[in-house]
Amino acid sequence: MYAPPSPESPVSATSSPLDALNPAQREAVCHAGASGPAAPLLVIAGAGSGKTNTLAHRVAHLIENGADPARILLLTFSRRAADEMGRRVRRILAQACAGRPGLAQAELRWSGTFHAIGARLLRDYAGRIGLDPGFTIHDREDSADLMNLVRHEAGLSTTRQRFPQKGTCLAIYSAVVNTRAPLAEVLQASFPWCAEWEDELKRLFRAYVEAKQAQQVLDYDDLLLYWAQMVAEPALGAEIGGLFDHVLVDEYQDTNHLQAAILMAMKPDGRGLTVVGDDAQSIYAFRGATVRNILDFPAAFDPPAHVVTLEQNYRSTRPILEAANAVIALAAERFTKNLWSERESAQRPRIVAVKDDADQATFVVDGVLARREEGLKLKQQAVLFRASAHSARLEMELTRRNVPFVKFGGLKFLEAAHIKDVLAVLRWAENPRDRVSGFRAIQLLAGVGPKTAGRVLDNVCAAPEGCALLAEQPVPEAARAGWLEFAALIDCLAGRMPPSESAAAAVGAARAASLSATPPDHTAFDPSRLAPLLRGRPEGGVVGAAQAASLAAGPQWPVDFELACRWYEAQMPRLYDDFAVRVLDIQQLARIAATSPSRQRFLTELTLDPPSATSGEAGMPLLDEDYLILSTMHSAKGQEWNAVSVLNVVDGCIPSDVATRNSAEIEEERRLLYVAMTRARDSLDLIVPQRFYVTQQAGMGDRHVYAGRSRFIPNRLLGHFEQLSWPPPPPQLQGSPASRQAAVDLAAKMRDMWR
Ligand SMILES: Nc1ncnc2c1ncn2[C@@H]1O[C@H](COP(=O)(O)OP(=O)(O)OP(=O)(O)O)[C@@H](O)[C@H]1O
Repeated sequence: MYAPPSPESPVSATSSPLDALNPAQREAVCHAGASGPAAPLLVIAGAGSGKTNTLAHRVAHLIENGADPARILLLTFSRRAADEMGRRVRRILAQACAGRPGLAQAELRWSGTFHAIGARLLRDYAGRIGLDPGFTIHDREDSADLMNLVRHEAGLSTTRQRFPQKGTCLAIYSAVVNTRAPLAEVLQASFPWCAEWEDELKRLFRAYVEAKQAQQVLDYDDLLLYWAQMVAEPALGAEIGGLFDHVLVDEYQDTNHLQAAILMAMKPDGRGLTVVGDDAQSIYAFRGATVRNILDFPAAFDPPAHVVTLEQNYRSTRPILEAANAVIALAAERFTKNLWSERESAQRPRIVAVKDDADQATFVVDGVLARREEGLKLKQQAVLFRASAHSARLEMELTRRNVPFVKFGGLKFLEAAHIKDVLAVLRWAENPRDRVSGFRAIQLLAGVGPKTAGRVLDNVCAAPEGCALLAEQPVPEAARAGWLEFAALIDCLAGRMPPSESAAAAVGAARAASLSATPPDHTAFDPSRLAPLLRGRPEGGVVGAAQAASLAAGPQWPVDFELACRWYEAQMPRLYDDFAVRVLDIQQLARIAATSPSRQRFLTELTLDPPSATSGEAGMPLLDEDYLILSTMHSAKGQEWNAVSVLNVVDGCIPSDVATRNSAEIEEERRLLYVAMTRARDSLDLIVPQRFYVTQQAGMGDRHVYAGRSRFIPNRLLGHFEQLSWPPPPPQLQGSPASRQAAVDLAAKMRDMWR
């Protein structure tokens, strides 16, 4: 089997890292200015053409040639991509700068997603732009909850005709912010059924913005919006732009108007700016990304940006690449690229017709196991699908046959109710004005409902800062003991009360009865444990002895996290029947927490880039184990595997029946299929079930339709594929090659009748 020289593979000490690059890659890496930072550079990189590799080499090359790593800003699509880039840069530097160990250790201090970097800059500059540096960040669900609260307060939830739901309101708001288009235009283009509500929506959005400001919370969109507005002030723009000599952006095709505006404001003449992307892989227009950013980049500068195009694909075999090229060639508009591969293979990608979902699952698992028998690890294989629900049947089959798997892009860890509960407690302690978090946290207590929660929050917000006197809040008598315990916890986490005092208060208040109802061992929260916990845990905890010594001044991260967990675990048996399983997730969260330096960093990073993997019933395999990858097409972006199977390549799934309203949406679906196909190195199966179960029905419901192959693979492209049916038809029905030919001829005759 062909093994492409990997940038991760060891390289000889005498060679230069540049030797491993092709001429176009080298041109992109070495692009430089005569003096000072180089003129703007656009790298148009086809799928598998080494975009990530080239960007990593460029960063390393800049550092090797004197750029200060602390003055390089690297913006990636995910934190995983940023980490990967950092590793590659260090490897390349280690080779290039063998005699200069300082350089080889270079740390990129400013590397991450737009949202993460935005959050950091906003905290740094908070004082200058009238923002509280302790702001909390709402994820999409929190934002929808707040939108709902505001919608309710504005009397819009009781309108005679049905006003748009909270999720729709948030989607409209987000589209307006990210596309910078007027509300009327966004409604007309994407939400025509809501157009009649324009005035009410405007009122709602104003109230939503005011609520966020009063509560000192920012949502995802605000991180970009505030950043864009901050750098739009010429003095601040120049100052913040001046922090960086080089700004490099990966996956530029998936950036939106705001992101482009941020870059232009920080680097108006484009000097030091490098953007890399592939218009054919633009798949986030539904979140406001615009492929125009990449198409219009060169002309945004005078003289125009230098453009380098990478056309050699190192990933896929020639037949796979040719099939993918044929699919994208039918796209309406794109930069022309002539992607080619040197990797010969006799094996064309396959289109596999199966009867239904069940056969699809069996076929895929058979194939996965057969390839594993041949020596291909599970990790080198992936199954991709358009929507997370499409893999349900496959997950059952994998579980039944004991094949470990990890799923990306499904239900996010953070969306699980119990994880949101713990985070709400921490967030509320961090920012008492954050109503959404407070509302959720307070109602975790037995006997406390929305009314009490609302009253407490009103009092907390009205009280001068630091004088909320939580313990004295009016709660129902039956809930008082639990409330005092909770208030002590929050005060302690918020650093409002020395730990010993809060522990004592809690101990004094807690009734033994309320604790005896909960299971023994670690799930019971005994507030008297606050104090010992602060001195260090007897066994197995995240608190070390050295840490324990410095705890006299108050709980430190992640000890306060552990306090919150212990309190929460004691509530869990009452809140969830399946609490035993959910406790495992809390422990997983604790492991993530232990890697963060502070509560604020933990909350910020987790909100901005949550772990996206959830495991199926097979259980989360240990990381050093072998496991199959299941992923939505969106989450497969930037990845590659030796063998890829794509599920449900039928109309209704790809293109998805929820994304066929206009040609722009359909084009995006086409690019999505292209992204999925170009993830494969050696083997690619596109599976076409003839009977396809319709979405939006309960569990394993039986409603189905007879589906057709995806419109993105019309008959004229079939020559690029091998076609097979599975299971193979019985021998008597197969016919000889000659008789199959006759059938084709007959079909042609039928068509000719109408010529
Ligand atoms: N000059 C090169 N020589 C050999 N292999 C290379 C070279 N450049 C990149 N590769 C290999 O090509 C593959 C694709 O590289 P990379 O992941 O950087 O591509 P990409 O452009 O980011 O892909 P995509 O946009 O499709 O996600 C990787 O396996 C990489 O090791």
